[in-house]
Amino acid sequence: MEGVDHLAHERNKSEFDVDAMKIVWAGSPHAFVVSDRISKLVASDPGFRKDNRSTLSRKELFKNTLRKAAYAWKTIIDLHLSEEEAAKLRFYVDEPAFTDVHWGMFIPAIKGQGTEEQQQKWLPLAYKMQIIGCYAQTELGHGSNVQGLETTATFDPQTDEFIIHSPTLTSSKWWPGGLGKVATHAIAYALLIVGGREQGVHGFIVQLRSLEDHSPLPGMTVGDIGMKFGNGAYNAMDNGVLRFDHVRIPRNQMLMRVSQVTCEGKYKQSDVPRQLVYGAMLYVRQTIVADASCALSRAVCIATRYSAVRRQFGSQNGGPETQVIDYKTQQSRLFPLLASAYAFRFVGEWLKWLYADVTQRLQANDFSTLPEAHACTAGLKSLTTTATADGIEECRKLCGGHGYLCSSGLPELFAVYVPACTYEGENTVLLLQVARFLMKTVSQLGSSKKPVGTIAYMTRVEHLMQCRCGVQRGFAELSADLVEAAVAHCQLLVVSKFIEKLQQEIPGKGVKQQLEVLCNIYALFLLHKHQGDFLSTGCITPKHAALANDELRSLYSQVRPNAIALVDAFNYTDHYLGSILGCYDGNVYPKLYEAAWKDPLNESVVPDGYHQYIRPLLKQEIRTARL
Ligand SMILES: CCCCCCCC/C=C\CCCCCC(=O)SCCNC(=O)CCNC(=O)[C@H](O)C(C)(C)COP(=O)(O)OP(=O)(O)OC[C@H]1O[C@@H](n2cnc3c(N)ncnc32)[C@H](O)[C@@H]1OP(=O)(O)O
Ligand SMILES: Cc1cc2nc3c(=O)[nH]c(=O)nc-3n(C[C@H](O)[C@H](O)[C@H](O)COP(=O)(O)OP(=O)(O)OC[C@H]3O[C@@H](n4cnc5c(N)ncnc54)[C@H](O)[C@@H]3O)c2cc1C
Repeated sequence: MEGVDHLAHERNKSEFDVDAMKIVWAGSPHAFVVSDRISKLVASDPGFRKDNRSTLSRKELFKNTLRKAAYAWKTIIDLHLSEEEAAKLRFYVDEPAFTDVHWGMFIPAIKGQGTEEQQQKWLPLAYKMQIIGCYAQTELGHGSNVQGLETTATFDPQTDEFIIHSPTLTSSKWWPGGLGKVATHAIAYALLIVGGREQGVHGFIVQLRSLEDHSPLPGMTVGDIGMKFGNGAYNAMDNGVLRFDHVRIPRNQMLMRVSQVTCEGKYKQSDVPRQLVYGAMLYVRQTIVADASCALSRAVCIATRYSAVRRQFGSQNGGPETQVIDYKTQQSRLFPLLASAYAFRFVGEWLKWLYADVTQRLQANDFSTLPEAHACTAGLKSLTTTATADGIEECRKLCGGHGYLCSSGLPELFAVYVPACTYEGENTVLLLQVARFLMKTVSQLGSSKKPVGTIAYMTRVEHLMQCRCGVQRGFAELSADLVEAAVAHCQLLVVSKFIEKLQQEIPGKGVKQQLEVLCNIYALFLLHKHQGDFLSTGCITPKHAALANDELRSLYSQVRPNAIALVDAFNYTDHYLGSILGCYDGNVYPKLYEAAWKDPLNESVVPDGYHQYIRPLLKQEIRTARL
């Protein structure tokens, strides 16, 4: 029945203060208040409805996304929302759209690679959305290999301009979000050519469309690249294709914080690492780790609540069947994902601090922690997105057949999430960057440069020193193994940041104890999953492995009575979850049944096509082909 909490008996089992855990998950009391208020504002406004998305055509979906983006912007202005509240509103609207790239990439790129003057000119326009930006780096022929990009930016000293050109088909910009139909401007990455000399890839602000009638400017061929994976919400994003035909832009539209071109045509590399050109990617990768904890927690919330509702087998003397959450197999699949959601939340908090710290240091021209920041953002982005994509699929499977319904929310969550393993750095390519960082650390062992920070533990691997010779040859040959070492390094990071979180003051009855259980589940699940490596390297004995397994089972039993409360702590509205299986009151079956009849296919009892195709079949009116 409506209004009845079918999960009340589960919530009554909780052994900790859920409201206190909500604050831990949100990050602070202030963050909780903002998040709670904005999520309820979005959930209560019919202008942000999203339950009809799966019935829309791509053009209807896209137009509806534009409407929502405009409505969200009007809401932000009308309610005088702060930047923090506006970001939360965009998050809870939960629709991939051009605004994600405008706010998440275009603006950070100008802030990180633009001069003060360029920031003063372009940021006010972007903040007021008087221009809409995209991040046009990837091309048809190159995405991972940024230095392989073919778009050219040739300086013309006669006119003090750059000529932006797409010399080959493979140099066509391809994939940038927002580019296809909406963006008026791009940060376009191109191979800089000055005085006939190539100077590597740099960023340029290029206007793409008229601010009067939105028509593409002369020399621009631009459009959408077409439908993407599934018919999920990511098709609301106009990932685009763009070709430049000798487009001229003023010299002051090259982002010149990292390097400059003078009006005389002199190329000047300032004394900052050229990698600052990649700065926007560092920023986005750290936000993607926080996104992973959100996406995984959504899937785990749905699967946990449904696992407590679903009963299958196990009836004793006509009594109720067993809740599937009580099966040890269900627990061994679900609870490590619950622990991972919390683990990624805390490592994401730390990574946000690391990024802020390195940004502050860069402003003082201190580049000492940039390599570590790159390795951490690259590695954790790779690790958390792979685990989250796999985790969302596992949560679908944990929900049996109903997990495959769009009304479960899981197919769309999966379809929208999985490109995170590819965009902002393909996950294996990024792990190779971590491996390169680790091997560089090994090569420096024994020197005066001692490993510090997240690699301090490597002082204990002096014995690796003998493999210093032939590092380059070894690297390529052993890259698959080195990628595994990179994953292990990142897993150590996640576990150590969870442990550091537990060393902080954490208020609330039973809250720290619950987090300790989840931390131990995360760590022991990894040990169990990779016990072959731990055993073969002598790090543990078979007895240790057996003890870990026993302890895991015990830990699952400790989580079981608190599982519903632990996912309630995410404080997600039913609107944001978008899932009948994960609805707060657990009243699943009536909602599933009711939702079925809303499908357009049920608008008529006799389906379109019956009289044309089925009736002739049934009435043998179709001449059977001679066999
Ligand atoms: C439901 C959930 C929410 C859903 C939300 C939906 C909406 C989402 C909307 C938007 C999000 C999607 C946005 C996606 C945007 C994009 O994809 S933008 C394009 C991203 N592209 C990439 O990431 C390209 C990856 N490739 C690279 O980064 C580089 O090519 C490379 C690092 C792989 C290689 O760089 P290269 O210049 O060739 O140099 P190397 O020789 O490898 O390295 C040279 C040294 O530079 C160091 N380094 C490399 N990168 C960085 C960096 N970023 N920062 C600092 N340092 C860096 C590297 O370690 C080397 O140092 P050493 O010489 O000391 O070893
Ligand atoms: C949904 C989505 C949104 C996107 N949005 C944007 C955007 O807004 N702006 C933008 O500029 N780009 C965007 N991209 C593009 C994205 O950044 C690239 O697709 C991504 O960087 C991967 O590059 P690639 O496609 O060239 O993959 P590739 O590098 O071609 O990967 C193919 C395979 O090659 C392997 N590989 C590549 N190099 C190596 C190597 N050195 N060693 C070993 N293996 C290797 C990879 O591991 C992978 O298995 C988006 C992509 C998607 C899917």
